Amino acid sequence: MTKARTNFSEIPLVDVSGLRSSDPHARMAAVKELDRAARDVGFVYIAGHGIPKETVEGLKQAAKALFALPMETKLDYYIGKSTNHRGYVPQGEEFYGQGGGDLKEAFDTAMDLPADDPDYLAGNRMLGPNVWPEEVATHKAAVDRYYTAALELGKDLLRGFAMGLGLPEDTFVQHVNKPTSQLRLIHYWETDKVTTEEEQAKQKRMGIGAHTDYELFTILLPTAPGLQVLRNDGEWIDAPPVEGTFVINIGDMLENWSNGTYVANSHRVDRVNEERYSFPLFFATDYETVVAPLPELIDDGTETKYGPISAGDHLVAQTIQTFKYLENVELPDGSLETNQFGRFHLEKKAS
Ligand SMILES: O=C(O)CCC(=O)C(=O)O
Ligand SMILES: [Fe+2]
Repeated sequence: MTKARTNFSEIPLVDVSGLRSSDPHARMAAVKELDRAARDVGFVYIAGHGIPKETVEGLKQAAKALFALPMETKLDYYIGKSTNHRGYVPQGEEFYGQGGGDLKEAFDTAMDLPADDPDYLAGNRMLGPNVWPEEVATHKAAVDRYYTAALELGKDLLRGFAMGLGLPEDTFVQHVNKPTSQLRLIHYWETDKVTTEEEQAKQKRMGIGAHTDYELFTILLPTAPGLQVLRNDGEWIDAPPVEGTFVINIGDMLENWSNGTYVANSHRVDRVNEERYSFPLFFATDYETVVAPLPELIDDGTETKYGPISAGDHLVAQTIQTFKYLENVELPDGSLETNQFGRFHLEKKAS
């Protein structure tokens, strides 16, 4: 299988409305374009996604109101108080391979399971109820509505990726029943307004350091420029917001499942010169799904570079290695270190 990726100069844009069409030709046309972008770039803007503007605006407004709360209030919802990774992530909590931590604050939500969910009761680190800040009246409704819509969009995309890889359309989506998909609300400060005593050190830091995402793919909604994507030759390409679109990027699990046909591209957010919010929905499988390269995607006589991975344990392992509040928690058996996919993986193979 050819895995060569082009040295793209910009991120492609695909209208995915055809994925919901009853006309097989329209569907296949959208699949082909999506597949091409996933193979060549690992990043793609999607238009025609079907998520109403009000749903998007509702989420932005709720996030703005949330991050505008006093720090003391936000810390009432500190993620370290949750047993299933929900709540407020202050600046300095999360590290992507850089000294002082990312220049951002975030609020982590995911599928809002009931308090008697058996996985939650059994102590699963990723499954269970959300934390809802009471101070923002619209928060729960806005997050619920966006999460539900994005999850449906994600399933359409996942069927499309399966078809693009020449597989039955439900190959992947059958593993998405109680997924560990998180929706993060992120707030990046305008760098000039960073006025703590560590200011000097902070000026050298990133909004979010270079990484790949841990799940199948991410549906990202950004409000301002800052996102950059790594090209094969080591150049960083800007991926500014395009009105009415989402940015989709392939994650570790789809790289693995597709035997590297799709690549989890490394990305980062530089320091930003205007206030920025972004909302990644990390589209994942069920916790217990074991992901390994599909035999159909391994050429005869070649060996795969990827091993089987528990999708849920991978997410937990990566989270433990990047969140301060989890630093004394033991890693699941067989955990990978951070940055083992995408370009990081290609570089390892080459060396
Ligand atoms: O804020 C962004 O645009 C990207 C965020 C991101 O890469 C992440 O949270 O994984
Ligand atoms: Fe990311």
